[in-house]
Amino acid sequence: MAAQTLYDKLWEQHLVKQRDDGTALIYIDRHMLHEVTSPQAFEGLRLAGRTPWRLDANLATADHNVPTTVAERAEGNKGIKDPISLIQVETLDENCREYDIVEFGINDPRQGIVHVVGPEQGATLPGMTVVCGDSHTATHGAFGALAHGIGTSEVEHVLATQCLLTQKMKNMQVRVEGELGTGVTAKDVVLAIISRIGTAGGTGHAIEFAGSAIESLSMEGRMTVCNMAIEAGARVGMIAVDDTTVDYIGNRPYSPTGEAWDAAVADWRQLVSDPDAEFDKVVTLDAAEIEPQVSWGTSPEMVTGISGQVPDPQAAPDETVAASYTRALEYMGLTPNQQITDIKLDKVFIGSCTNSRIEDLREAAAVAKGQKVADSVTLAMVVPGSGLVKRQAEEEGLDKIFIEAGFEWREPGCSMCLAMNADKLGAGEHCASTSNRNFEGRQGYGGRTHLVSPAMAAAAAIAGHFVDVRLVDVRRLPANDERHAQKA
Ligand SMILES: CC(C)[C@H](C(=O)O)[C@@H](O)C(=O)O
Ligand code: SF4
Repeated sequence: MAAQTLYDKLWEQHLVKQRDDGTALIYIDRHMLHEVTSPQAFEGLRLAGRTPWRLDANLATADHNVPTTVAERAEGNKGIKDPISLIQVETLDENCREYDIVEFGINDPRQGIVHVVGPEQGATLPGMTVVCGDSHTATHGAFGALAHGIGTSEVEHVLATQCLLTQKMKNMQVRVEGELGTGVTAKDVVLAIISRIGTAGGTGHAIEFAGSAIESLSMEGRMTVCNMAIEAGARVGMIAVDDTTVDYIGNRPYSPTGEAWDAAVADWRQLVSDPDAEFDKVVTLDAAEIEPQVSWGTSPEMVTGISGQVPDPQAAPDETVAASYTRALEYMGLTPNQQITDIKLDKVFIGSCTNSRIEDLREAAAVAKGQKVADSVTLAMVVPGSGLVKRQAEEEGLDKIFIEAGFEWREPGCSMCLAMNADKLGAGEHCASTSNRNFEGRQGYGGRTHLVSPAMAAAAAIAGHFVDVRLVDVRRLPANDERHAQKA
């Protein structure tokens, strides 16, 4: 048999029917749902007189519209002040009740951002096809799963048939080889990848991230990398299964047990690209060259290293790029050639499905410990990705470290990642954000987002401007090889 990539294997294992025109039907193992993209799908199902075809494949949670202050959350759904947000969350509750779908509602201790919740529950497993009406579903590919976002009409289709009409993508491999420096994290790796290949670099491809630097990442780090495949233009990001994957999955509520576990692990071990598999596109990065990254513009490819500068449109390679730089600098209120370390912050947001897992919070807390948020920063907030992440962080005392340093410690949700709930950026405000998108208005009308790692965000909160986290106090930062040990 011809050598296969990981994507080829996952595709083949789920293919129900391939048509001559290129379209294909694939079977879906896991369907995650949230309140934004599911209401019309359920409505369509109802109008067509259908019911969900395989109930236990579905798992729902409310995340985008939930408020994150303790006071608002104490009121349950009533704490949601925006009427449209409230309708969405209530509609999800009603649909899940009516159809008997498992939902982690607003104050369920397991509630959280859908892409944090799935893996945490063991609902995302290697070898699965995982879909959700959300573009960051690629996150789940970190487990050697085939995972991507779908539209609302496809949500309806998956509910009704457990299948998806789709087309096979091309294969792309992004290799990151060598060792990452202390203070350089998975977030810096993925931002560096996007800055190199651009936001269209992965268009039409399923990206497999590989190489020794990727293998050295924890599952949290791998999820951060796969999460932003979509910002690199690819709907799918994935990483081969190894011991790190298997160790993470053991003993989670939805993971198999006993003999089924042993059989599953044996199967999962096959979920790697064959050594001689061919990719349509291969890109290689040197890990040692990656420094902490900061986005300066209004697209996730407008990124540079912390020792760099805001670009000068006059030095752009062509007029189109020059025009996009000019427009971005105007919106961001930055000047050509300005040092990245001279950019001052008004707010700091540590959270989102990119960086709100326990390891992210540990990295931020390591920097914040014993320090104080700068007076010029009006709001620095830490928003755990799920109730379970929050609980674990509290057990480790991370909440106290943040609160003593002047950060707000919030309840789980998408929060200031996007302006769909009460947490918003004001016009003109600069925010160091651990999220994944920096489009105009993403965090609030006129808001200025700078994408960074959790450690860089914490360091910026304390300094009031961007600083090279490697110079803050290197002793505070966990070395890459210590991260696994810490997890245990
Ligand atoms: C609201 C949802 C459909 C959207 C997405 O698909 O990604 C959101 O999660 C985002 O990050 O922009
Ligand atoms: S945290 Fe942000 S990127 Fe992730 S699902 Fe929520 S809104 Fe989308």
